[in-house]
Amino acid sequence: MTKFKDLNLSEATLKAIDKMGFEEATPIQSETIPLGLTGKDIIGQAQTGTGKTTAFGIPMVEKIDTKNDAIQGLIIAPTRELAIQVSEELYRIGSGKRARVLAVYGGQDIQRQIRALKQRPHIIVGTPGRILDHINRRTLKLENIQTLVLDEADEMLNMGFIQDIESILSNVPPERQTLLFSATMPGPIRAIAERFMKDPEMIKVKAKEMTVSNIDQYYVKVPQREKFDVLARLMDSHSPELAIIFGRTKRRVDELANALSLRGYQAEGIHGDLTQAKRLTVLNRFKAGKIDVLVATDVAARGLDISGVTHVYNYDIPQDPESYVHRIGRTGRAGKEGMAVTLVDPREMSYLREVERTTKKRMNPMEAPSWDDALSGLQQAAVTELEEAIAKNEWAEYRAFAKDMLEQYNPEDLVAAALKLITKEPDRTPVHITNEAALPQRRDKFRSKNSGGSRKPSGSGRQGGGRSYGNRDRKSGSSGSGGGRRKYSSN
Ligand SMILES: Nc1ncnc2c1ncn2[C@@H]1O[C@H](COP(=O)(O)OP(=O)(O)OP(=O)(O)O)[C@@H](O)[C@H]1O
Ligand SMILES: [Mg+2]
Repeated sequence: MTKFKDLNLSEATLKAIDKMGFEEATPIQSETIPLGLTGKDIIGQAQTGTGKTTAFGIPMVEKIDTKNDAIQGLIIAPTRELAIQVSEELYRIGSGKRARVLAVYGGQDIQRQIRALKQRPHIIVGTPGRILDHINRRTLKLENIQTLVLDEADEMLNMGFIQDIESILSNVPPERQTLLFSATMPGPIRAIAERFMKDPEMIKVKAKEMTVSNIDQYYVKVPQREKFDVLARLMDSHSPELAIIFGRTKRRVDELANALSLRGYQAEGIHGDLTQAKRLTVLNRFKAGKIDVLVATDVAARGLDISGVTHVYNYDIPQDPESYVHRIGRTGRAGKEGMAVTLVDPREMSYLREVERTTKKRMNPMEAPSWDDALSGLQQAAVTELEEAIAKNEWAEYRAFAKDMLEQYNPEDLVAAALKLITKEPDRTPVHITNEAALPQRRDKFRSKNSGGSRKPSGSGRQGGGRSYGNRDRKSGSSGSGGGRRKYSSN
């Protein structure tokens, strides 16, 4: 294991890393940082939650000259939430050197961003649409960029984004260093990536499987009309601390969030049709534990780092294996344990097998829990709650009542009644979830070996990516981001 202090970093950066609480570098960090410091272009691939942000963040920050007021580093990320998160991490890494970092993303007041851009940031983290918007307004000058990062590079070079990325790249000096990172890098996308780079080095952290081993992966075979009850019973029997449920479409997400609330779960939905303010509020409420279930489209699948997410449920199997990898990677981060459960319609089993082929990891079949299983999960949760309350030792004022009651009743009856009161018993309130058509049968023989999905990346395309249900940054730019590129984006 490499210590950060053995990586030849400046005192200022070492101090910042120390403040972040990191001691040892993760494998992607110990491989990327020394090479990144030499100025080489890098394609970095490592599993979800293994610290890729710091891996590209340190070389970028180390190269910033804080005496120079020009923007020297640019990081592009596919979603607004991710841009904010990455900017916060860069701010922390750069705090020792006092590097100024600014996030620019759609849905936020552009005048406010223009004023912030005048404060001479050194590093910009943004979404493609809004970056382009600023370039076109000449409020963002990129001629002094030395380091450029595409976080979630495969997603950004996928059709639907490639033109925006190309336009941004044409405004950045060709001598720059380019760093591309993702947990997934399908071969054809990597080929596109290399067009934008100079003799890039591929750093792929060796791992047998594409997903991290500390996520237990299961699937439940269940027909669509039974999915919701099965989901509810799964959650009841697992008692997740924080759970993310992924749905295929925006309508699905709205319906699931409503249905879960009806049944008494603290759940809210997030997708691209919500205002930016609402998206951030929901996410912050989830991070703070004010809601414990986040229902999301793929807009929340990539890069988001929320501690305490113990469970990920795929209400529907994702269409691409890559999407699966990123979704379940919202749990099991930074060495923590996690559980991922995918509900799969029997007609869509071929997609599950394709996911397994890509990740090189088999999912374990799981039986749908019964109502009894759900009840015992909830009872266990009540016992835990009671135990935690005992440990808290804040019940002195209740003691006199306890004593009285113990004189009147048998202790077992007493505790059982109290537990029944605390237990949130399985709720069967009827709910409505619209049926959605099953995915088309896979036609494996027509597909290229590495693409891992039905999309065909190409440098030319306005013709729509044939996937992707979440909204990325479509609303952010008034220019340079024409609508209608994504087949399902109106869902
Ligand atoms: N060296 C380290 N030691 C301990 N924790 C770390 C270290 N580096 C990063 N982390 C923490 O690990 C978590 C995951 O990091 P990060 O979000 O960069 O992962 P990632 O590889 O980019 O994942 P994804 O593919 O999902 O984007 C973060 O909470 C981060 O603070
Ligand atoms: Mg990341």
